[in-house]
Formats: sequence, C-alpha cells, structure tokens
Amino acid sequence: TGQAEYIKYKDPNQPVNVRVKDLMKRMTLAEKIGQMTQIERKVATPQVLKDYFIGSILSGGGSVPAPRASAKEWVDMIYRFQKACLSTRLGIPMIYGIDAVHGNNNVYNATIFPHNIGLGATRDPDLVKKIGVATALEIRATGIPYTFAPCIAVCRDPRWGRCFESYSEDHRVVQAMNQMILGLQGDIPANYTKKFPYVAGKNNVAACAKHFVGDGGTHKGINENNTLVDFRGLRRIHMPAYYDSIAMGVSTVMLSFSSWRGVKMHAHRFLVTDFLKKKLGFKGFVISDWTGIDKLTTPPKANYTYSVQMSINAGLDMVMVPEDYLGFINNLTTLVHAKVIPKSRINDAVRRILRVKFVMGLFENPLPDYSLVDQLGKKEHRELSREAVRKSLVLLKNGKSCKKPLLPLPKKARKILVAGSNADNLGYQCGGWTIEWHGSSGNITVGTTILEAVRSTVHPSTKVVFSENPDAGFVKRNNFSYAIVVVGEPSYSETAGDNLNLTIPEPGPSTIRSVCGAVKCVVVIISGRPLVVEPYVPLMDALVAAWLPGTEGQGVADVLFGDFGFTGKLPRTWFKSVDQLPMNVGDENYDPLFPFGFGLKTKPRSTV
Ligand SMILES: O=[N+]([O-])c1ccc(O[C@@H]2O[C@@H](CO)[C@H](O)[C@H](S[C@@H]3O[C@H](CO)[C@@H](O)[C@H](O)[C@H]3O)[C@@H]2O)cc1
Repeated sequence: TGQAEYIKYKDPNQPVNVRVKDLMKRMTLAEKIGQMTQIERKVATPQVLKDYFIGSILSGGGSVPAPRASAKEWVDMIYRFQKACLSTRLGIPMIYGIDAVHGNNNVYNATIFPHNIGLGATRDPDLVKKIGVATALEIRATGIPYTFAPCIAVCRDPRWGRCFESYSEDHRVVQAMNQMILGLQGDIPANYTKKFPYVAGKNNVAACAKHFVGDGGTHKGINENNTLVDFRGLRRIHMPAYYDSIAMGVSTVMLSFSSWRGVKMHAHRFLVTDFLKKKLGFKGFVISDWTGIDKLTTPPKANYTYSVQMSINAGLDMVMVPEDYLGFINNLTTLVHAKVIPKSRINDAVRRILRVKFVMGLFENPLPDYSLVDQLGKKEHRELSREAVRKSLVLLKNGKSCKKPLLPLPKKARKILVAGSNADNLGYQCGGWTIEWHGSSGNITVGTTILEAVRSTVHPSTKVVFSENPDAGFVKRNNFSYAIVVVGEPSYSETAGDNLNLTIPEPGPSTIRSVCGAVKCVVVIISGRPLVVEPYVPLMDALVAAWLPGTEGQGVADVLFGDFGFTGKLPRTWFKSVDQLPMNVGDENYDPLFPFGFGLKTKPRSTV
C-alpha cells in the first residue's frame, strides 16, 4: 500500500509510557547505553554521535561554539549535532544541556540575573518565577532545551566557594525560591500525573535540581567534601527543596560531588534509589556531575570499572562523562554482559531518560530554529533583572546616627566620588558562571556597571569623579559632596572560591579607609557571601550588600538615589568573625553582626 509502517513510539497521541515501552523493546544494549552517555560538545562530532547513539551533549562552564557566538551560531551548532542523532536507526533525539544558572550565562549578550544569593534576599518567589520564564526563553534562543539549574543547595557555611549559588542558609527560603522550576519548565496542568516530569513546550526547558544532596553542608564549606549532619538533619535542612522540586515536576536531579557521612553521593544507593526514587517517588532522570563517577576513587579514575559499577548500581541514570565516552561505554557494556550490573538497572535508567524526552516534546520538536533568537538579552528581560537587582539589595547601615540617614543620596550635588575595585567591573559584578566558568574581570559582556549607572542617574550638573583606589589626600583635596565606594570579591566558582578568611580583598579595605575617613560614604559590597566588615563599619555612613547583581547595574543606582526603596533582607547570617563559623539562624550562641532576615528599609523619594 506504500503506507509508511506505523511506529507506535513516534505517535504523539500515544501515552508517554506506551511510547517508552514500545521504543525500549526495539533498542539494543548499545543504543540503551548510548542514551545514558552525556558528552561535552568539544568531543562531539556527527560521527561519534551516530556511532555511539549518544543521548546527550553539554556545554561545560565556558564551553561555547565560538567567542561571543551569536544565538544563531549556537542554534546552528545544536542543529548539526541533532541531525546526526536523528539519522540513527531509531532516530532518538539528543538533549543538549547547559549551566544557565543566572540567565543563559555562557552566552555573550544574554541577560545576566543576580546570582541565587541575591534572589534569596528579595524574598520574592513570583519575581524568581518570572526570571525562570525569561531565562527559559534566552536558553531556547540558543536552541537549547535543558539547563542544569536551579541549584537548591542550602549553604550552611559561607566559606564554601559555591555559596553564592545557594538562595539561603534557611531551607524555607530555598523552598520558596523553587518557583524557578515552574518558570523554567512551565506550570503543571491540573490533574497531571503527580511527581511526573513536566516541560510545557518550546518556550520552556527541562530543569535540574542540584546537587543531590547536602552539597551546601560540607565540613567548613570545603567544596566537594563531607557533609556530616545526621539523617534527621539531612532531611530537615537539605532535603525539603527536593520534595518540592519533585512535586513541581522537575525533570532531572544532579548528584553532588560531596559525600554524606563518608559515602560519596555518586555511589549512594540508599539516598539515590531507596530515598529519592522510591520514597520520594522521583520519576525523571538522575544525572551525574562532571566526572562525578571518576571521583569515586582517589586519585580520580584510578578504577573506572569500579566507578561505573558503583554509580550505575546506586541509581545513576545519565553520566556526564564528559570526554572519555569510549571508556564509559566499554566499561558499562562489559559490566552488563558480566551481569555485575543487571539489565533491569539499565532499563530503569533509559526508561527515565526517554520519559523526559517524550514529555518535553523532544521527539516532536528535536531541531532548534531561529524563532527565539531575539529573546537573547532583550530589554524586557534586562528590566526584569534590574528589578531583581533593586529587590536584592540589603541596607545594613544608614547614617552614623539614625536621625541623619545618608540614603537615599541626592542626585543633584556639586561633585561626587565613585571609588572601589568593583565599581566599574562588569565581570566582578556578574561573578562566577558568566561567559567563563570562573567568570572573569572587565567588560565581558553587554551590561551596565555601577559606575555607568551612577553617571546616568545623577543630575546633569553633578560632576562624577571615578578613582578606583584614591588616597586620602586626593579625597580631601577634592571636597566631594559624598562618595560611593564599591568593593568586594573578584569572580570565582567552585573550589577556586573556597575561602577560610573571607576578608575583603585588598585594596578594598584601604579604599574604604582612605575615602570614608575623608568624606561621607556609602560602601556597596559586591560579593557571593558575607565578608569581614566589622572593623570598617564605624567608618562608613552607610553599608549595602549587593551580592552578585549581574549585568543590570542600573538597579543599584535606582535604589541608592531613591527612585526605589530598600526592601531586601539578609538570606544568610552576616558573621562578626570567621571564628564563629559555621553559624546559622536558629543556632545556639547566635551572635551575628547582622542577623538572618535583617535589612533596613527606605521609602522611594517622593516624586513630588
Ligand atoms: O582543566 N582543569 O584543570 C579542569 C579542572 C576542573 C574542571 O572541572 C569542570 O569544570 C567546569 C567547566 O569545564 C565544568 O562545568 C565542571 S563544574 C560542574 O559542571 C556541571 C556542568 O557544567 C555543573 O552543572 C555543575 O554544577 C558543576 O559542579 C567541572 O568542575 C574542568 C577542568
């Protein structure tokens, strides 16, 4: 009859589980293992994708098709990869993942939103959901359907290099901000299957709750180290946001590099299979972190066969290899043939992966297009980020006496000084995971520095002088009306950000002393966490925590000059000294400089 054979799994009118079952029974072991393999784009070629039936590709931090690649260049790259995957016998589409953790941050000209710690300071779940919606559009603009976000770590020690990726030390704030998942994936329809992964469509992306579990609770905040809290504490502090994520239909969960009480999460069968999958009922797929299985041994990859065996048998479904795909595929194949890893485990993993791909419509719409390229960095998203910046600012001091507040600053003044290492540095303002994995310094993408924002906000007659680190003589001689001192941390991520002393990097303290000793000053701290400020607070007239605001520095000026009031609240305790750490709200002997939830308020300057 010349009619094409009816293939059930290709029929979108069939229920997802029917499609999964039909496809599974057609698959060879090699095709199943290929679905479990995620490789970095740098090692992905059409031939490799076809030969090994690769199911997923990723961009690691900073991994781009070309420097400052346009949205179209991203789409073209993913289109080429996908065409290769669709040309295989069963034509199973691959899923491309990226760390879009504060906007589509690998991509030049993307809107960079405040990092999670700043969003936690807003206490505004609806805002965070809107950010998820906008971020999903900017991810899809580049042809990508999957982000390794949100990080729902509950950072319990600011010495952790990834503390800025955590919304708060309080799990209830982290839970509130989980609206990010609904923004990214879309709202779950009424009477949808409970705890089932959900992605609404082509304007949304699959999300990833990470890093399971207890990543933010390691000893002294040492990255990838050991979380010692007992099971009750693990469930009370680090697990609640995973309950919520599953209820919100999160599609994937990423395992943590860290250990719980000495057992690596990447090999933790009880927590991954018995607890996450069985007790909590998670139906999406569990993905490893980058070479996470290699790190099951010391040194990493000392016994890769053991790594593959222990992680897959623990319940890991997709492995972010990300480069030695041959080693992974060969080891897993051998272990299945030797019945060390049961076929039922492989089938569970592949079933979960296919479930997510069917649910999110990847079979129906596997190929990216240019339809959303204009979403990247669009004005409405930048305005949304500017609003988030405004709401993330926490006012810690305003006036040397409460009767004489310094803020809001007058826009009209004879001459003002802007100083500090972080005043005119977009890279520092964005922090880690921006263009580069660790972020970097300077003019790294399209955005507005705080200095530029001040210049565009003050009255045209106001003279603005910028000096990164002026000496006291310069400040005195110029007789400034007031000064804005913006200091803080350079960009960093992961272990590179681990820090035991948490002092403001020089020349920040010197700049504070030189400027604030000579003129009225507001100090703005750009950082991924609280830093040692107690010695300098008496010198300051005002102090603002701005966290890592991203590209829209205008939001800082909006509030400093009173177009909007301060509303932010500390998402984490501001310690006096690092000797007190770890110290979290609710602890005994809680003796902070500024407590969790603290934040002075100001009213917007009257428009009259
Ligand atoms: O050359 N070296 O020396 C080197 C060292 C360490 C590297 O480590 C790697 O570097 C980064 C960039 O290549 C990778 O992104 C990851 S980080 C990991 O990656 C996931 C996917 O990006 C995220 O979702 C997770 O949240 C995050 O924990 C890894 O740690 C790479 C290279």
